Amino acid sequence: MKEWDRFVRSLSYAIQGIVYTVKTQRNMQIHVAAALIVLAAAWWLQIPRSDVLLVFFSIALVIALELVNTAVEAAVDLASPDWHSKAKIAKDASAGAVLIAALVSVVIGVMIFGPPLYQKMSEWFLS
Ligand SMILES: Nc1ncnc2c1ncn2[C@@H]1O[C@H](COP(=O)(O)OP(=O)(O)OP(=O)(O)O)[C@@H](O)[C@H]1O
Repeated sequence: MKEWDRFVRSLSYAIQGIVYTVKTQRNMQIHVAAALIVLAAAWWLQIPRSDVLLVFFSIALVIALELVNTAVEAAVDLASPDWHSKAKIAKDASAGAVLIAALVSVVIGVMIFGPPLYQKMSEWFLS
């Protein structure tokens, strides 16, 4: 039972971290909004299951890295409230990780959604 309590407690801490990040980080709010729009589009365009998996993975990667970025920012602010070149490297590299994941997700999104979206648009304009 103790093990179970410990598991539930750590799950609750993890959820607190996610809730904090969604509430306070504008970029996270943008990622979550984009993820909801993309998932709705996947349903609307009837994207194949294997492609939806790739979309899920991209969303998870960006959101997970945004959480890590928030953790790095908080830890750096705690350790180095004053300007320091190492603090800058830590924050910039962490933000860079999110940027790379977001850019790759956009490329994946264009490759997956581009053709069916183009087809839908063509149907609309030709009908
Ligand atoms: N203590 C510091 N020492 C050196 N450079 C810093 C420090 N704090 C912030 N910076 C620089 O300022 C940039 C922005 O930092 P900031 O903490 O405002 O992050 P942010 O990306 O604006 O996130 P948020 O607005 O969510 O806090 C960092 O990427 C870094 O280049």
